[in-house]
Amino acid sequence: MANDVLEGDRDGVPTRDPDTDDHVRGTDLRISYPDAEGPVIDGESLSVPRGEVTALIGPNGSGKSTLLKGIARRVSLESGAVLIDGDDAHDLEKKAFARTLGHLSQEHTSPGSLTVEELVYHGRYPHRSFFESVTDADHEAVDRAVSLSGVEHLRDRDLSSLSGGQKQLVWIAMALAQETDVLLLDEPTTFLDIHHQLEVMEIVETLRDRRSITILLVLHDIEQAARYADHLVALYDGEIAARGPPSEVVTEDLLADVFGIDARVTPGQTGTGPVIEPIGPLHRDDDPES
Ligand SMILES: Nc1ncnc2c1ncn2[C@@H]1O[C@H](COP(=O)(O)OP(=O)(O)OP(=O)(O)O)[C@@H](O)[C@H]1O
Repeated sequence: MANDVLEGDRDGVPTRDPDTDDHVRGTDLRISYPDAEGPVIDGESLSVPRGEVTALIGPNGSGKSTLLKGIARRVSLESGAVLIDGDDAHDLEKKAFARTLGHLSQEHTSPGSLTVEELVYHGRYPHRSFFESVTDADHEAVDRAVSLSGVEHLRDRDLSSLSGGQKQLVWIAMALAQETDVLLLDEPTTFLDIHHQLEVMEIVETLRDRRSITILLVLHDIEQAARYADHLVALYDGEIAARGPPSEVVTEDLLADVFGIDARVTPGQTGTGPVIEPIGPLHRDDDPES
């Protein structure tokens, strides 16, 4: 099924589907936290097509960040495997993995007081050994990342002097400087005003048009996700509730079942996402009728 982003690899055997060009594949992923009751992700499998944008959507607490962290090796897998180009990601040496996959999480911690340029150069660490000095390739990668993220004018500014929106663009520049084949972005537009949201999504759109990097990102804005992503994956309570092209995933049934809202969904014009218009009272978790 060419449109399916996810496939039911229920036996957990990491295999490659020759009919699709999956870049990243998670098979039978089970992820738990020591102090959480039961697994947060319980045996889910997903495939992320090469050079395309896949967006994870779902309510708060449904497991989106956890799934991203599992793929990015930020949390350990209780079972299952993450394959990148068919190879087990957990077999890759740390720097080799960091040259392959970048992960911009929601929690950014910068190493001390830095200028914007210094932070973006940190993205180059997987490409250098400890004693190696900065190369022309590093300078060029940083220039490209800074230019694509539109933060050239901020290069010499101290990171701590920037607004939240400016900082987010700088973090994205750092992730781009890493020059990975796969980029995971966790809620890159959250807390940003509409202008900065669109700036971030324009970067995603530019990368999507180039088809040179595989992107898996978490977005809360469903209309935005449907507009900018090639594929959507909807998570609900740690399970995949729907997957596929945006026009098939964003339905009135999905909004009711997964997000607890009654809404009218109107298909958008070409190049725009659907329009979601709430039309009734919210379903409450404790409402037996919902
Ligand atoms: N470090 C942790 N320790 C224990 N439980 C955790 C931890 N991180 C997340 N959880 C729990 O795992 C579940 C999924 O959380 P996660 O952050 O993955 O969801 P999410 O869909 O990304 O949520 P949001 O949209 O609110 O960011 C939640 O019930 C959360 O409380």
